[in-house]
Amino acid sequence: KERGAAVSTRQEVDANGRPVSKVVKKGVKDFNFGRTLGEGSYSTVLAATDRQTLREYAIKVLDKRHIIKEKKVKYVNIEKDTLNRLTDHPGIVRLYYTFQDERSLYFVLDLASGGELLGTLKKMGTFDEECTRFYGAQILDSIAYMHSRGIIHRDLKPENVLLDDKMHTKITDFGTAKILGLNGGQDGSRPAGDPMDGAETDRAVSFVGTAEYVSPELLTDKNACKASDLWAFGCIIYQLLAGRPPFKAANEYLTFQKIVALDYTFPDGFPEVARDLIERLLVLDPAKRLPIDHIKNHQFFDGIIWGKGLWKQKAPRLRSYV
Ligand SMILES: C[C@@H](Nc1nc2c(c3cc(-c4cn[nH]c4)ccc13)C(=O)N=C/C2=C\CC1CC1)C(C)(C)C
Repeated sequence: KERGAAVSTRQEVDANGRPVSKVVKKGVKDFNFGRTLGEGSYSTVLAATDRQTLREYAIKVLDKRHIIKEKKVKYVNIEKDTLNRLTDHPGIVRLYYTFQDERSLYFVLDLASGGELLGTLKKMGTFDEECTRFYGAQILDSIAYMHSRGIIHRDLKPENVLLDDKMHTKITDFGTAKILGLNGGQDGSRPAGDPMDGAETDRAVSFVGTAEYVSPELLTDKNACKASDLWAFGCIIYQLLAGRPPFKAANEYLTFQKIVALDYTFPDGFPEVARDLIERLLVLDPAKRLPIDHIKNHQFFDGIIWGKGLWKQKAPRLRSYV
């Protein structure tokens, strides 16, 4: 995708009459808005077509008054800063640029026309090992990229993993991400790859992710760290193969109790190799969770070509685990 694909240039002449092309940011009137793709807590994501280039985008629309009233300006800025740091990976939804009018803010983003992975999983019931291996590898590759850019997602779940037109994954929804090295977060003072990198030191953490995927450290001592994303990753791999998340109870409180007690079981027939990997990720102590490089080398991912090759290959035909 050429850089700045969604901005236009206008030919003008400068003071000396020399022709100059002026970069003009697009606005609402440059797009045909289509259907609603998803509703966030403070935003709506719509499909939109650039009227000049006919390219399709997803545009996230945020109501300014609502954001200010609900004191969510910080989250909007974190999402924008995060997306602006994560522009160079096929597995992350890309933000092209933003504009605003008197009422709203607009984020012009990649359209992931395959929708949410959760929707596909619900249709399939479960994924077989080959599909789980492929989608798990793409999600892990994207987590590795995020962490290398000092970003902790903190709310990874199948709803936030989108699928594009090639059925490849695109991670989204960074409003609750943590940017390391800013406002008291660890500024990489820990050795590279340290899973505890980003552990907030006794800061009042107001955010907790989605109950089923929240890590125990976030519940007990409010510490989110890079390894928290790997806990969520373990929950996602389990859910792809089992058709349900490992920790699910009648309400959030009971779900939290199961998490901190590591109270989960594998269904009969659950694949042994996947079970071994998940048991090394769903570990209460974040420092003892398998770090990303060891996960990549785990037998479950035997046969995966890590790196660019992973994103060039055809997605496997979706099959259920029976
Ligand atoms: C998880 C998210 N849902 C969604 N967020 C995005 C979509 C998206 C697309 C479909 C879809 C496409 N075809 N059929 C369904 C369904 C849900 C989507 C997209 O294409 N591009 C960027 C998105 C989000 C960008 C955001 C980081 C700023 C919530 C529910 C929060 C709105």
